[in-house]
Amino acid sequence: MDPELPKVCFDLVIVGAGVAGCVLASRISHARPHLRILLLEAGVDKDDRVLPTLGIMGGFDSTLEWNYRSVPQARGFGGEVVNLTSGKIVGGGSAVNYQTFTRGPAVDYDQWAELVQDPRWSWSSLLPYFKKSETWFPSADLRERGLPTADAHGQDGPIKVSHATNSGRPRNYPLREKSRRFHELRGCQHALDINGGQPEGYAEAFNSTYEGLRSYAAGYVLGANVTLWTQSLVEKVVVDGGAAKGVVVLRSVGDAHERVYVEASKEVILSAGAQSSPKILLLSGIGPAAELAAHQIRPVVDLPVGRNYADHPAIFTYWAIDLPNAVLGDGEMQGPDLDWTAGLPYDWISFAPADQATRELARQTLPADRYQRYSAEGKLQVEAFTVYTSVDTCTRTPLARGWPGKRVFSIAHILVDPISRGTVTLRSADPAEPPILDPNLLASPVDRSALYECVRSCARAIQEVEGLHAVEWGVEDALCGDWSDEAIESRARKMGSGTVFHPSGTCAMGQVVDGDCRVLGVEGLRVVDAGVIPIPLAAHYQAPMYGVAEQAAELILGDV
Ligand SMILES: Cc1cc2nc3c(=O)[nH]c(=O)nc-3n(C[C@H](O)[C@H](O)[C@H](O)COP(=O)(O)OP(=O)(O)OC[C@H]3O[C@@H](n4cnc5c(N)ncnc54)[C@H](O)[C@@H]3O)c2cc1C
Repeated sequence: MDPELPKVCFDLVIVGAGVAGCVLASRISHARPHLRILLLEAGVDKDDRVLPTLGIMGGFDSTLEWNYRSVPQARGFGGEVVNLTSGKIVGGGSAVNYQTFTRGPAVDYDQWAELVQDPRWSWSSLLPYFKKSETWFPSADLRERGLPTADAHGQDGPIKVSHATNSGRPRNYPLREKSRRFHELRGCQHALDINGGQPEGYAEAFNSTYEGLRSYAAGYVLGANVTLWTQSLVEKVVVDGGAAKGVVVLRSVGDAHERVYVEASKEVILSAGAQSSPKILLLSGIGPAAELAAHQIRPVVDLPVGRNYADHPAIFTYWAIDLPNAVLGDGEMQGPDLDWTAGLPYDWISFAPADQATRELARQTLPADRYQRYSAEGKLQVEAFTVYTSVDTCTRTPLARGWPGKRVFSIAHILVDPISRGTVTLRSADPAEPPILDPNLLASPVDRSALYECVRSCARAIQEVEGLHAVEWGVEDALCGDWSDEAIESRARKMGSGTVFHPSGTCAMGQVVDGDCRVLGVEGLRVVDAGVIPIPLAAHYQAPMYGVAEQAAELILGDV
C-alpha cells in the first residue's frame, strides 16, 4: 500500500452495487447495525431512464454500462466480436437488463452442490432464499387453478416478479395465442410454472417488472450504517500476510479524481460481476502465476481466476408478418386495447433438452463425467421464445432500424448449458484498461449442434403457425430457406446475435472460492457474484443471483 494515499476505515467493504452487492449490503446492514459498511460502485447512483419497463436496456452504448466487447469469436460467429456489456450503476445488471426472471432447473443446483461437495448450494437449500427475494404476482391461469405452485414463491421480497397476465396493467398482446401455438408445434408441453424447479416445456414468462416499472436490486433498502460511494472504481485489494486488508479506490470527487486507501477491519467482499471481480483479483496478485508474472504483478496466491468463463450464446432470427398492430412499433404504444408500456413484449418462454443427434454427439465426444452431467434427468440445453419486436443484442448491423417501425418480430434461440469455456485475462496491469474477454462461444461442436438444431426447429414451427404467414426478414436472398449449419452461422455472424449477457464461472466455487465464497488461500476476502457459479445454469442469471446473494449474506453474518 502506498503510504501517501489518504486512508479511511470501515468494517466491511463491498465492491460493486449490482445484484449481489445490493442484497449483501442491505441484509447485512439491517442485521448488524453497529457495523460500518462501505458499498463501492463504479457507476452512478440513479438514472430515471432505467425505471420504465421499456426504458433503457443494455447493449446500446448507454453511459450506464461497461461497453465491453469480446475478442473475435472464431466458431459460430465467424471471427466477429460480440457485445459483452454489463450494468454500471447501482443495481448493476438488474438496472439495464431485459427483466426475464427464471431460476432454472433444480438439477443444475443439485449438480453444483455435488461438484463442490456442499449441499447448501442444492435447489432445496437455495429455495428459501429465492423466495426471500421475491414478491410474486402469479398468472391468471395459476390463480384459477388455486395456486398449485405457491410453495415455491415468495410473498414479501424486495423484487416484484410478475407473469404477463398479472403485471399490474393488462397487456393483451395480439400474438399471444399464435406464439403459444409456435411452442406447441415445436413439441413443447405446457409447464405450469417455469420457476418451480422443473422448467421443461413452455410457460408464461416471468419478469421483474410491475405496472410498467422495472423492479431491480436498488429496491433492496440499505441500512443507515451503509455508506455508498458511487463513481468509485476499485483498482485492487491490498493483501498483506495472506489476509485482505482493504482496497485502493479511484474516487470521483466533483470533476476531480482522488485515489484513496480504504481499510477493512473485517472483510472485503468482491461483487463486481463475473467480468470485473476476476480482473480485480488478478490486479491484486490472485490468479494464475504465469499471467501475473507476464504483467509484473506481485503474486499472492496461484488460483485459476478468470478460467471456466461461460456465457449463454444466442442467435436471433427475424420474421415479417402482415398483421397490423401486432408488434411493438407498429401502431400506438398505448391504446384502449393494447398497452406496450405495461410490460415486456412477449408472453411465453420455453426450455428443452438438446435434440437426439446432439445428445448422441455429446455421448461420443464428451468425457464420461461431463456427459453424465449433460444427460442427467431434467437437464435442459436450449431455450427459445418469440419477442414481439426486432431484438438486436449486438447492434452489429443496421437491423436496429427495424425497431420500431416494421411488422417484424424476433425469435430468440439461446444455448443455456454450453460445454465451451473461455477466459477473462488482463490486458495490462493498468486498472483503467478493460479485461480481455474471450467467452469462446460455440467452440464445442456439441454446442453448435444443439443451438443450430434449436434454430432449425423454431424456423419450421413458426412457418407452420396457422394464420401467421411468417416470412423470414432481414437475410440476404441466398440465405432464405437455407437452414444448414453454415447458413445459420452466417446469420449469427451478420445479424444481431451474440450472448444474452450471462457471464459466469470466472471465480468458480470449488476452484477460486470455497462453499462460503471465501477466496482460497486469502483471509478476509470473498467473492459473491455470478463469477462463483461453477457450472452454467439453464436460467437468466438475475433470479439465481438474488438467491445466491441472499444465502451468502447469511453465511457472512455467521462470521461478522
Ligand atoms: C444487457 C443485459 C441484459 C440482461 N438480461 C437479463 C435478463 O433479462 N434476465 C436476467 O435474469 N439476467 C439478465 N442479465 C444478466 C443479469 O443482469 C446479471 O447476471 C446479474 O446482474 C449479475 O449480477 P452480479 O451481482 O453478478 O453482477 P452485476 O449486477 O453486474 O453487478 C456488478 C456491479 O459491480 C460494479 N463494478 C464492476 N467493477 C467495479 C469496480 N472495479 N469498482 C467498483 N464497482 C465495480 C458494476 O458497475 C456493477 O454495478 C442481463 C445483463 C445485461 C447486461
